[in-house]
Amino acid sequence: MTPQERIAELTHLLNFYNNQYYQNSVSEVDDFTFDQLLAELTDLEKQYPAFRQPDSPTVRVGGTISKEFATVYHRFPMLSLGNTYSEEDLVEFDKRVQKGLSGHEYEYVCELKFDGVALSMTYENGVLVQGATRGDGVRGDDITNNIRTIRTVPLRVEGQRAGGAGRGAEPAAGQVAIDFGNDTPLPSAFTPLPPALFEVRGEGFLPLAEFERINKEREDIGETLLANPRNAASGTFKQQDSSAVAKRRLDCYVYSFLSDPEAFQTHEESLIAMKQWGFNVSQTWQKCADIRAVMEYINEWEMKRFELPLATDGIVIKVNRYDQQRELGYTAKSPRWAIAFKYKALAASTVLNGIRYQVGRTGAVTPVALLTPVLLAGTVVKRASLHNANEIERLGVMVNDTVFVEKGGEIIPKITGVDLNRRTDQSRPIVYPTTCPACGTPLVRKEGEAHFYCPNERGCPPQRQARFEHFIQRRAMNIESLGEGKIEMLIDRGLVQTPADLYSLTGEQLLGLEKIFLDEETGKKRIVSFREKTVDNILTAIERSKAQPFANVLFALGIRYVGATTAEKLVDYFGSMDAILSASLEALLAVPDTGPRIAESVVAWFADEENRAFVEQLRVAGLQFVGERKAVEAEGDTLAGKTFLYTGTFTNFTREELENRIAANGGKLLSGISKKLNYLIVGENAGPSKVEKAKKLNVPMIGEDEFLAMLEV
Ligand SMILES: NC(=O)c1ccc[n+]([C@@H]2O[C@H](COP(=O)([O-])OP(=O)(O)OC[C@H]3O[C@@H](n4cnc5c(N)ncnc54)[C@H](O)[C@@H]3O)[C@@H](O)[C@H]2O)c1
Ligand SMILES: [Zn+2]
Repeated sequence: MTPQERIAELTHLLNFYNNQYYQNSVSEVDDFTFDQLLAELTDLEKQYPAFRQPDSPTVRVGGTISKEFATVYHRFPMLSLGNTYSEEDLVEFDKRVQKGLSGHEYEYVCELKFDGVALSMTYENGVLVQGATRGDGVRGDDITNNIRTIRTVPLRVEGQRAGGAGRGAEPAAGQVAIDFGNDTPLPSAFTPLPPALFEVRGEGFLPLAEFERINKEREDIGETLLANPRNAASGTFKQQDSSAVAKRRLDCYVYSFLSDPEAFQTHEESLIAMKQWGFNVSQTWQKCADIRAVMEYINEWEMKRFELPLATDGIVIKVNRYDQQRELGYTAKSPRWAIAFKYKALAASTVLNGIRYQVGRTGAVTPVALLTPVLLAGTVVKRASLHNANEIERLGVMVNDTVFVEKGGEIIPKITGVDLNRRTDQSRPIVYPTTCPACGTPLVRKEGEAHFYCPNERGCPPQRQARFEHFIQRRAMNIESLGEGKIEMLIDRGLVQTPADLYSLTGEQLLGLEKIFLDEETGKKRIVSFREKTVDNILTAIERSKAQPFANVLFALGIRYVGATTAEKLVDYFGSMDAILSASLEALLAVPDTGPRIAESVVAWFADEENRAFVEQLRVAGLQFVGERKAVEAEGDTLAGKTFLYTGTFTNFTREELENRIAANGGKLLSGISKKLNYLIVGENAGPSKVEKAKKLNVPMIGEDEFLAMLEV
């Protein structure tokens, strides 16, 4: 291949990776590979400048803007950072800085490089007025509403002097407050009040604990897992519905302050002031007198960074003084006064001793690699995830192979490759089971899915147990006192077949039950026994669970793809179990955010006779089968004597709000189309059969605007 061809090829490839990464939040290759290819292209372009393509990724910020959001122009361009993986390059960088500043003294500030999404927040008179993505560096997406959901981003900033933690300084939910003691006192030279117009930049991220929580939930309802926290954060910020964004508790560390004129003389001052004004500034930064101190910082954080509540992939080194930053200036793509040092992903090599196949609640079989214990990033690793059969094939890994394990942005390490030089004749191919490791039923693979499934939903022991665990969890029926081996015992003794049987348990049945569990790993024994107090607690919790809201009940049923949020939406829309269990595919598709996958799964679930019997048993037990409706306050009587029905979705209100407006204004809601119906309110994605029937019966059809106009009379 000629250099010209290689340049064209790399340009094309890297632009594709950039597009996947920034637009679709997908990493086609790992960052190290991407950075190596980019470095290769940069070198080639330097040697053959004439062959550089007009759309070269070496001179442009990787992202773009999207159609779904309004476009905003950045007051100050949002650039990328030069990066390197080598200490020699850092020394080179330092030499360039030294030369650029003609031998004057300078200092650096080092920060962790947070692995998330760059955000810009603009404040006017202390109020957050705009939040945006980096986009192509000049223009970004206006995601103000999504950024407003981040609890640590202050919506209003007031000048504060001492100790001003403000609400921004509190750690986010699930986040460990690690304070590395960087509360340098505020230099007295500058004003304690923020300027009338300023911009703060930071990294929006999904805390690791939150990432794990979401993935656990997704696994529970059979959703594919989020690949890593950075791509998950990126995907979340791109969502249109900010209430969905709010459910994923994103966080943001800020690292840059911009105003005209400048409010500070150094970067250090800005970090201290932002913290005092209530912004979430990670207290991991440090001022470094020279490049040697920078190297120490790098070494110090190589391991310690894994104690942080978020994924980091390196450190950022910045020249501290603003006037010196100005002097050094910018390239088209990045500042010359800063550089990112990236840690190579931490890897270790060890032997793969075997595979354990785990069966999840939805029957998905996942292979887990059993490893000879090895130390990685300060923890002993004995297991690694292998995801699915495709992944095993892709890696070409065999049992007894020496494999590389890496710890990236997730907590469970993964196998990234095989050390073929160390393969011996002991290596045996991995034979993926064709029958369920737990119950022996032949496994099936649905088209287009990576997982094999055990279809024996009711008889397969781990599936059955997981079904109970799903049912008793806090977000479902909240009978968690039944956890930790108790359910297992009840199933073993034949006391319960399905979770509905919990409601007929008696104290006599439970009292005195006992079982000894052996922990395979530690060899420790644990005795689980039902004493009087335990039995009391359990029976009370079961009784109390009957008051759990209907949305919890619907979620507890364990319908594939129906997570807690989807359950809430279905309940808001349909209001009752009876409405949902008889809902057609078409009706389900009209529910906001409900696609064919969810709708089909719901229909299929309720079509199953055993499931119906299960639901009826729960009904008899007295569980909540009707959604709570907020009491409606009367608004007027403009609709008095008129009857309504609606179909589809609306822009001005949810279906529940529409129903409330009808009731609040004296109207009456009918349950079907008949001659008695005065108006059919037609929204988007209206059910064609309803529209058809209304036409036949000559029922007037109105849009939501006409409906709103009726209220105004
Ligand atoms: N795997 C892939 O397919 C793929 C594709 C495209 C890009 N990438 C990765 O993304 C990188 C390019 O992204 P980039 O242009 O955003 O550059 P970058 O991520 O290397 O550096 C710039 C960004 O760092 C972030 N940052 C984190 N902590 C910071 C701090 N303390 N101070 C300042 N900034 C901080 C900011 O968001 C800033 O925009 C590539 O080098 C590659 O590693 C990967
Ligand atoms: Zn099975």
